[in-house]
Amino acid sequence: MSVLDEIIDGVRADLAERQARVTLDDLKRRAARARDAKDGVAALRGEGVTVICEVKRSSPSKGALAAIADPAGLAADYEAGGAAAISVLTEQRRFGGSLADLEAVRARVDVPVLRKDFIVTAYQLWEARAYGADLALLIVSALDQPALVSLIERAESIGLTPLVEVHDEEEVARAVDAGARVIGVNARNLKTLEVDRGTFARVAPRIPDRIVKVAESGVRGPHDLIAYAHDGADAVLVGESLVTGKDPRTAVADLVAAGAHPALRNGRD
Ligand SMILES: O=C(O)c1ccccc1NCC(=O)[C@H](O)[C@H](O)COP(=O)(O)O
Repeated sequence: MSVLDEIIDGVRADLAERQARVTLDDLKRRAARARDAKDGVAALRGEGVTVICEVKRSSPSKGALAAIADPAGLAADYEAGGAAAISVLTEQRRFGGSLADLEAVRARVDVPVLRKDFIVTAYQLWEARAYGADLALLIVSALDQPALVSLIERAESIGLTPLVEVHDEEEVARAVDAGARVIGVNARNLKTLEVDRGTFARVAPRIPDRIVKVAESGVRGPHDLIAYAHDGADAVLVGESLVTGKDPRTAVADLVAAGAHPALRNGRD
């Protein structure tokens, strides 16, 4: 069984437990009370390359990364550094996250918030909206095509911007056919967990210009952002290097400054 399959088995078990406690109607009522969702596309298509900063306690590839007792405080530091959006990993077993983290971050920051999880049902999209997310991750390799199409449509219909994650050219075609407006190319292979920063350069040329292109994983500092920018990234998603560094606010500010450099803005304005 692949790592992704193992993660999703755990996600389904936890989901069944939540569904037994909270009805879909309850979630919908809570979502109706949530602040209106912000436009994820507009936030990520800034001038230059925008930066999505992740709240990430642990991962299958690295184990424990950072305790993060105050996820909202970390998110506030990210925002102060210039983050365009905050990614909150809500998967519990392998990433140490929760919907409570999402809710706390939403309450503290103004920038859009992404629910980063392994979403396989519409119920999880309603959870994302109910706990204040503006964007939600959909991983192409975790979904068959009818499910991908249906979840993108459902996300859009309830105000969420889906960030549709791909790993190769075939998955780009599926994401485009399904109507994605934001596509993330993840450099982390979900079978081997190895990071290959060359994945974005290989895969991104297949993504039409109208679609926002996010380079996910493996950004250690401004040099990696600049390399992704030269390969056509509109945004980067950064986790590990921020949560393991000493000063996340300055680290984000350095990334944002690199992404705003006039040399990278040519052709984007
Ligand atoms: O991070 C992992 O080990 C991982 C394993 C299996 C599925 C997903 C995984 N990570 C989620 C992500 O995509 C990253 O958290 C995100 O792109 C940030 O990457 P990084 O900056 O390399 O932490």
